[in-house]
Parts: sequence; structure tokens; C-alpha cells
Amino acid sequence: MGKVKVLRTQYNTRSARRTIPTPESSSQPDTPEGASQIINVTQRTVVSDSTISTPEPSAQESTGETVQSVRVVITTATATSTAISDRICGNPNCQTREPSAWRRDLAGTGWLCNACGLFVRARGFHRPKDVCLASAAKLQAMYSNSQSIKPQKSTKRRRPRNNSDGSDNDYETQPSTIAQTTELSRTDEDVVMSEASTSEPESMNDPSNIKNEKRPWEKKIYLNCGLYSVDLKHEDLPKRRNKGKQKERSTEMLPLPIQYGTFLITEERNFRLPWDIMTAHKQGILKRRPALYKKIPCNIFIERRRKHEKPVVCQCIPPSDGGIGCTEECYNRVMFYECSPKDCPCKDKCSNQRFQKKERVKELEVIETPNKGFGLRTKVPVRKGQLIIEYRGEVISHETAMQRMETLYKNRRHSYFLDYEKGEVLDGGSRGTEARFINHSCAPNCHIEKWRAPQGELFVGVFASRNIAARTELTYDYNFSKFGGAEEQLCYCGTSTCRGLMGSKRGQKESIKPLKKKVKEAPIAAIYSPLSPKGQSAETSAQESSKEESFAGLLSDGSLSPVDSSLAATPTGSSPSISPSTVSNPLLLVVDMLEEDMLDDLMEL
Ligand SMILES: C[S@@+](CC[C@H](N)C(=O)[O-])C[C@H]1O[C@@H](n2cnc3c(N)ncnc32)[C@H](O)[C@@H]1O
Repeated sequence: MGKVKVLRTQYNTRSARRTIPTPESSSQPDTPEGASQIINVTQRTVVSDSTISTPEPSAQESTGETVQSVRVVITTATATSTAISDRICGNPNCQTREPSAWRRDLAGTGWLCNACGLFVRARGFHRPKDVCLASAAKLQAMYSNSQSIKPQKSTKRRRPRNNSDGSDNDYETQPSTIAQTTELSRTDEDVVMSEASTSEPESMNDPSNIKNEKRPWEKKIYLNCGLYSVDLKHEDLPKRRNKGKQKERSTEMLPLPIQYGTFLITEERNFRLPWDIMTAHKQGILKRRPALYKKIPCNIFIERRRKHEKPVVCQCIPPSDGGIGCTEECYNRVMFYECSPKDCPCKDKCSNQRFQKKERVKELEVIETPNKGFGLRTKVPVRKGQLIIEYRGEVISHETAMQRMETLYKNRRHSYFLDYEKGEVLDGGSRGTEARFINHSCAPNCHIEKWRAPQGELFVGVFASRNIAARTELTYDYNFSKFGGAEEQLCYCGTSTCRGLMGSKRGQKESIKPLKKKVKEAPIAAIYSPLSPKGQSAETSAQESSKEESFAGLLSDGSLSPVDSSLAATPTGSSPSISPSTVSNPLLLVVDMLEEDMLDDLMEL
């Protein structure tokens, strides 16, 4: 085996790097400019026994020396334009000669294989030996059938060279012709580090140092409580690695998702409101919304089961002319019973199923009133006697209602209790319908009626007492009565017949001025028995109606005594408009947007 000398060349111009001499070009007497610079040799090196199949295109060939084997020694850091075939990875832990691509080292003077180049750029130190060996072993395994390790043809899109000679790129791919040439045995002794490499800190080259250090890329951040958990601990996040100057990581957050609000509120965590909302709040133009409540498709029985009685069947004759059945003369209608869709003789012509068929006014809107909190108004004209909306809620006993007032609704200004029947209360405070927003008036335009469902439970509905024009606030007479020794409440209905207190009975007109001194606007707790347009007590009528359940038609005395709605409501519900913190919090003010009709549809499904 003859000795071989390999030239390490230094190009003075970057453009020369691209012109890699071919055997033909180097042997030509009229050497082109690029090739002539190869002669400008700065170092000579002797390399080891690896046999090469193709002679290296070096200046030695022109001198007639036989090229047998190559041992590469990089001796200077100035060998920036080494011919690709002569390059060796500047990472002492790697020293590969056949990477898929070449990269500049950090100093920009030497070459690194693609993997080491990427690694050193990302981490700031050389790829450790174990990592290099592992990847080399992988390659070996892949190409174990072949004699030489063939570099993989990179499928990655190459970065376009931005000038004619491509000299600005620190990334250079290995030409496939050169890739097939040699397999070098590389040992530490074979390599003399370049100046640039040797000047690097110890820790960069000594993998044992790296092993002991905590590797930054191994530091993981676990989100143990969901995607948004980072929002709460953003200070702990590592600083981003920027190419140039290190930018301070912004502590600003993106707006929180709407569903995140519930979590923040229940956990009572602080959070910042968006600027526009805060500004609107400060200017007093932020539209207030009622506190959260859940819309329900039917009453919920908390302490007992729902009744399943046998329906009362009327004796109506189905209309032969295609008109509507169960009109004013229907026994069930007279008794405030709704007909059963299955059993009514009029079948689908029956007009006495308003609650069951949801024949109510759908164009209603919640409005804000000056002194009464929120209210409800109709957007369309309503005719007298029309069912406007059903008052739904949780059916609880009086005792439970008392307990709730002392606990759940303790700090609430408004109350949503309405008398159901036989010592039971309908609580619309947490779950109900928009009927819960209807305020009291001493001269109301609506009244409450209780109708019995075919299975025996009650429907409590708000009906129009007279024709109501569009955009009019709906009101009924609460007929307030004290509940558990609570304070009385001032009435702000503003009518000429106002009795001064919501608790006063009809005919008892109170003078508001002296009352204002003694009456607190604190939470109140009272049962009221709303009056029918005729002024009948609903309690009596409810009892009557229960007595009359056994009757399938007229009353025993033949009279048509209507079962008036007499309910008890105790305003205790929360008014979000009262608390500024509540008002400023849009997340808290989000009302369940599900329309009642959608709930009804769901129920029907
Ligand atoms: C069933 S809630 C009505 C809706 C309530 N305004 C709201 O904002 O949720 C009953 C409560 O409304 C208030 N309210 C209703 N009518 C009132 C009136 N005429 N004067 C003063 N407050 C009234 C009382 O606080 C009462 O407890």
C-alpha cells in the first residue's frame, strides 16, 4: 500500500467552492479559475488505509502518485472551502464523511454533517458520542447488506441558494458521485481537530460532561390539567430560543375560551377582562344580563315522584265540520283540566291542550327595569286569555324553601318562589323559564292560572288578563304574604293604584314615604297568592280543584268555579345587576342560550 497525500485546499473566494474539480478538469493543462485554486494548497495530510475505488481528484494525480488510501486530517480552521470529497464532520464525536448534507459549524469556518450541524445549532454544543454512535449503528443496520454505507438521498426540499454561487448557505448536499466512493474507518487518533474545534469549551466535546448535565431537550412540560393549564403558570415556561436577541416572553394571554369562565368562577381565580369590556363597564354602557339559571322543559320534583294518574276524559263530540274541538263547553276546560292527547274524543282537533302543545307566546324578551331588576315583555300583541308562558321550576316543600332561603338564596335580592299546591312551592330561582322574570304590579296585565295535566300534576301558566300591546312589560299581582317572618318589600310598579308594598292585599293602600324608612330592601321571603282577574284566592281554588279531581265534568252544584292560580312567590333570586363585580364579568353573565322551544323539542325526542 502506497502512501497517499491528500490536499487540504483553501479558497480565497467563495465562488471557488462551488467548482469542485473533476479528474478531467484537474488534469487539463488550461485549468479553469476554480480548479487553479486547488493548487493553492495550505496543508497536506496523510490518511489511513481505507481503500477507495475512485481516485480522488487531487493535484497529486497530476504528479503521477498512486492514490490507494486516505486518512483525513483537518489541521486548520481556515479550510473553509474544502472539497466535498475531503470533508469530515467537525464534531469529534462523529467525524462522518458521508452525510446526506453538509452544514457550516458555528464559527462558519468548518463543516459539520447535517445531523451534527442541526444539533449544535439547536443545543449549542456538539452531538454526544453515544447519540452519534447510535445513529451510525442505525445506518449500519440499514445498509448491512452493502459493503459501503450509502448515504440516503435526502427527500427534504433543499433550501434555494440565494445567489449564483450559493456561498451564503451553510448547508450543502453531498453529490451522489462522491457519496459512493469510500468507507473510512475513523478513530479519535486519526483526527487532529481544527483550531476552531479545539477552541470550543470542554463541555461541548466531552459527552461525559453532557451526560451528567440535565439536558434541556429532555425537560418536558406536562399539562396535567388540560390544554389551558399553561395560562395559569406561564411564568414557568422556558424562554424561547431566538436567533438574534433574546426576546422577553410576553405574559399576555389570548382571550380565554368561554367555557373556561365557569372554571375560573367556581375556583374563584383572578383573571383579567378584555379591555373593551372593561371600558364599556367603566362608561356604564355594558349591557347587563341576568344571573345564570337553567332552562327546563318541565317541572322537576325534588322530594317526591311525579304523579301518574288516570287522565280525566271529557265528553265532547268531535267537530264534524273540521273545526276545533273541546271549546268553552268542554268539561275538562271548565274544570281547568287539560285533555289527554291519547284519550280525548276530539283527538287532534282538541283545543284544550295548550300547555302540552306549547301554545304560548314565543316572542318574549328579558328587559332591565329601573327599580325592579329584570322584567319580561312581549314583542308582539297578545290577546286576552292567551297563555303567555309556563312558570316552571323545582317543586319543593315549604320547609325546603325555607332552608333554601337561609342558605342558597341568602344573599339574593329577588325571590322566585311560587305556591304550587298543598304546601309545595315552585322554585324558579335556579331552574325555570323566563316567566321567573315577570314582575309584580298592583294593576297587572296578566294573571296566573293553574291547570291540571292529564297525569295529575299542575301546569302553572301566565295568562293575559287583557289585550296587551307589543313591547309592553308583563306583570301580575304577586298578592304577597310574609314567609318566615321576612321583611316586606317596597313596590315600584309605578301604577296609580300602587299599594306601596308588594305584600299588601288589594284595597290596603300604604303610604310609601313612611314605609321607606322602616322597610329594608334586604332579602325578603314571602309567599304570595296571586289573584285571578276576579280576585279569587287561588289556595281555595287549588283545594277545590283537588277535590274535584274525582269529577269527570261539572261541579257537584253545577257551577263553573274556575281554579284560580294562587301561588306563592318569594323574591329571592339573584340580581346580577346589583353586584358590580358580577356585571363586569361577562363570563358570569352568560345565560344559557338554549331557547325553551329547543328544550321542548328535546323533550319530545
Ligand atoms: C320573580 S322575581 C322577578 C324578576 C326579578 N325582577 C329579576 O330581576 O330577576 C321577583 C322579584 O322582583 C322584584 N320585584 C318584582 N316586582 C317588583 C315591584 N313591583 N317592585 C319592586 N320590586 C319588584 C322583587 O325583588 C321580587 O322579589
